[in-house]
Amino acid sequence: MTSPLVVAIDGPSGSGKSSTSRGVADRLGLAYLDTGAMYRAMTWALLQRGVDLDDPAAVASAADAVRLESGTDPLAPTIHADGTDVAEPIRTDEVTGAVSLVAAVPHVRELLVDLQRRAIGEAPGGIVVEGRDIGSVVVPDAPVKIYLVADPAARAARRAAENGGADAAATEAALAVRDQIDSTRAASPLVQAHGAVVVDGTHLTLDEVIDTIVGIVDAAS
Ligand SMILES: Nc1ncnc2c1ncn2[C@@H]1O[C@H](COP(=O)(O)OP(=O)(O)O)[C@@H](O)[C@H]1O
Ligand SMILES: Nc1ccn([C@H]2C[C@H](O)[C@@H](COP(=O)(O)OP(=O)(O)O)O2)c(=O)n1
Repeated sequence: MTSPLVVAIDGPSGSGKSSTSRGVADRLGLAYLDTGAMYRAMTWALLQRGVDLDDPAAVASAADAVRLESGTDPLAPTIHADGTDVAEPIRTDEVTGAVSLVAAVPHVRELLVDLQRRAIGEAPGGIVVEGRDIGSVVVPDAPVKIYLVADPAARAARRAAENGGADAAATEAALAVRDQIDSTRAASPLVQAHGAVVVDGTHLTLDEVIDTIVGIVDAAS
């Protein structure tokens, strides 16, 4: 591989993309970009501005003024919106419940895909990028594409544990709603990209998933 290595990791919510991507980037000495955090940060900024998120035209016009910055160190990734560190507020239920609406607006996706491609261009040593449309839209020619999945019950149990033991059944129902919106929207729905390798992490530990993906990257190099 001559051009900088890009590893695209897509998959549904809670499949392990963030933890796995950080681990793979750390092991391989690559940068790391969490595109879900960018959609969340955009959602946070629009909520701060009081924009009606049910109005796609209002979302599209307000989005132009939002300034997002992503730090790509896999051991200490950062996300700022309009100069504010939003790493914590983007994980609230309010943002989580609203982000799919914002991510469905084509102009928001244009803005963020442009920022994502710029971040990839600024990582000459290579980068792991995770999201929903990385292998299908953002970097369709990425030399390594992974579609990371896990059973809905496993994903919900992990998310519930992460949220201090939240109710697993309610978490699974909320994940199902978000999966449905993310995979059926018109603009860049979640799909298994052409050429992506499916990795099912349901019965694997995090380290085993990282090992599997590092093995796929090594085989492609
Ligand atoms: N293979 C795995 N086994 C057990 N827990 C995992 C595994 N992969 C991820 N997790 C845990 O599941 C939760 C969700 O993972 P995360 O990486 O945030 O998923 P995503 O980015 O796909 O939403 C985290 O608490 C993470 O530590
Ligand atoms: N490239 C991306 C990344 C995320 N999104 C959407 C899909 C999700 O509903 C939100 C938040 O993504 P995020 O990866 O943070 O979600 P989870 O941590 O998996 O719950 O953004 C997207 O549409 N395209």
